Amino acid sequence: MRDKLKKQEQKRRINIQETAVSEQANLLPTLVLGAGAWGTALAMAMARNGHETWLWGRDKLHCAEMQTSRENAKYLPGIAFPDALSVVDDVHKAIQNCGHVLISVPSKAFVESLQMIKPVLAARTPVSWATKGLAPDTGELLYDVARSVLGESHPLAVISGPSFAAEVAANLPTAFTVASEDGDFAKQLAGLFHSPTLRVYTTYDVLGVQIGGTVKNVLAISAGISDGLGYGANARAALITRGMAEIRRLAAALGAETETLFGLSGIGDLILTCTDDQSRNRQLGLAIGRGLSVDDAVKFVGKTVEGMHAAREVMLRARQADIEMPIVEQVCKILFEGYDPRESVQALLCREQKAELTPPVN
Ligand SMILES: NC(=O)C1=CN([C@@H]2O[C@H](COP(=O)(O)OP(=O)(O)OC[C@H]3O[C@@H](n4cnc5c(N)ncnc54)[C@H](OP(=O)(O)O)[C@@H]3O)[C@@H](O)[C@H]2O)C=CC1
Ligand SMILES: O=C(CO)COP(=O)(O)O
Repeated sequence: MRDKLKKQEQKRRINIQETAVSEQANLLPTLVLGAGAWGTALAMAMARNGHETWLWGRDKLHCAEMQTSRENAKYLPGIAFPDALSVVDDVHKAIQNCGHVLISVPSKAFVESLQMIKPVLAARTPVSWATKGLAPDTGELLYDVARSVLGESHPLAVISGPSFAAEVAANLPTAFTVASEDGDFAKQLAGLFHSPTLRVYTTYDVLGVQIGGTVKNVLAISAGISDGLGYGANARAALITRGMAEIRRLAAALGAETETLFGLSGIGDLILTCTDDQSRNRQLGLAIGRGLSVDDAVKFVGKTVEGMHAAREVMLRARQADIEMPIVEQVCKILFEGYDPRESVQALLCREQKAELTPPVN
């Protein structure tokens, strides 16, 4: 009985602390690290809701230009910053004084960003990120990377879902997901964005949300390649559907909730990125399918293409989990082993005949 009461008291204290963190997140400004397309669009969305938001970019000249023009002409030209958005130059001071840090840099710069904030970040300040990908080389999930760099005391959250930066910045209707093991923080963070044009859902399944957001970028490259080759709508639909089966297999092997994959951060983002030409991953695939070499296609797109980085790491995780991901495997062969895209499609089509569903065994 005493133990039970002690546990209840501990739980009550944790809840009080969490409420204090969450209130802090609401009252104090959010610092967004990464003044690219997505960091800026998310900063604008919070600031439009009246939440004081600080935006920091690594390029001093770019920041000075944004301060003067009150827009991010490099990534989101022609969309004026809301009043509650300021561009900051002293990142260390901003880290110390903010109520929440949101990281929005490419996955290759994720660890670097955590290492930058760690020495200055106040205890228990929540950290979220909108980066989609895995840690380079190791294939670790960014959540695990963040935990190992920052330790246990900071509430963490992942932002993901079908959301092109330009459309969010233009205030077009959008829905995405915030995932955190800390339910209070997930709610608070969702509340910073939620508006009549932006619906933000919460979940605890950080694993499923990260897997969906990572693998869909590799699959968008495959859909782009197929469309670039002129293979048509049937082939695209097949790639999306069988790609979804690959996401499900990896997610199940790593312990994610299947339900998550049918949500915004799973099928939602997969459809968006595989079908719309705003996707930089799809653009890369289109360029390759139309005949450019991988190097020339990368130069042609000239922007962040996360699937290019994630493909190898996803394959590594698939091998470790002993599961098949044939589409991801062919994308890797095209990107890194010089395979002809037509041969890769043939290799996919010539795989042994399979059942989509087998009857349950009684
Ligand atoms: N754009 C979108 O619609 C969406 C993007 N995402 C994800 O968000 C992440 C960021 O993408 P996005 O904003 O589009 O990319 P962009 O290419 O538009 O911007 C990347 C930003 O990160 C900065 N950056 C790059 N390397 C570093 C570094 N080492 N340290 C600090 N900053 C760095 C860049 O600075 P500089 O300008 O100086 O190069 C730039 O400001 C990606 O993981 C992407 O998948 C998720 C959902 C939607
Ligand atoms: O993740 C995105 C939309 O949800 C952006 O996709 P791209 O990185 O392919 O442009």
